[in-house]
Amino acid sequence: MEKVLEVKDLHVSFKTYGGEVKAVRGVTFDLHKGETLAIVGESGCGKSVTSQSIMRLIPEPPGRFDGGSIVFKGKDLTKLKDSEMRKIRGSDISMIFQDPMTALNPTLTIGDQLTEGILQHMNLSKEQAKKVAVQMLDLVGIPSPQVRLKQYTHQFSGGMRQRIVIAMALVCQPEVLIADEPTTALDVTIQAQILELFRDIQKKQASRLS
Ligand SMILES: Nc1ncnc2c1ncn2[C@@H]1O[C@H](COP(=O)(O)OP(=O)(O)OP(=O)(O)O)[C@@H](O)[C@H]1O
Repeated sequence: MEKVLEVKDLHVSFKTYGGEVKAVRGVTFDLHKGETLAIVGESGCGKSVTSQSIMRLIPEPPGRFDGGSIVFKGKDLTKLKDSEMRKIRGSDISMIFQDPMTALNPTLTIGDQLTEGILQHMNLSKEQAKKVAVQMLDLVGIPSPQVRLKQYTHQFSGGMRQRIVIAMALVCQPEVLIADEPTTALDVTIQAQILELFRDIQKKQASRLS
């Protein structure tokens, strides 16, 4: 299988009042097309910092990239200009965070939030973007997507909000989806449903790619 992402000897540190924190020390892994890679480890071992480094979301300062490479389809992301990285974020590599509430805007309808991403990265009309948004809500198992598109975040349950965040992350069909503890904020039954949804979507995407 084709290698999509190659992280080699990644080092990231933070300057704090208590001194320098070496958050990531020499992380190396490869991700191939269609593959699921789970990074596990105790709290504070650097999982989030690793994922945020791939998206180049570490604020510098206090963060600092201390070395290594993050190669996505032949391009070293650590060397890209901010403007080039902005194009990759969301369209080629997407990320889902722990808490769906922080990822969603309470003042916009779900439809507006979904179509915003579509219009930014894909060359589509507003009408076409709306159609894609409906398809995405359907894919993540939101019933009556046409109606739900017009509603606001507070009208959805926690599990449904995370489904919407997943839809937003997948809307531009990214090559890599990074999920940083996407079920932590949810109760156990909903956690299982969301993990099942990931498996389901991956199967569908795999058949699309093959
Ligand atoms: N902005 C920051 N400033 C200072 N130190 C930080 C910052 N962000 C992360 N760190 C430190 O980097 C280390 C790795 O943190 P990280 O959040 O990646 O851990 P984690 O493995 O994701 O933990 P958890 O499972 O609890 O989310 C920790 O020691 C943390 O305190």
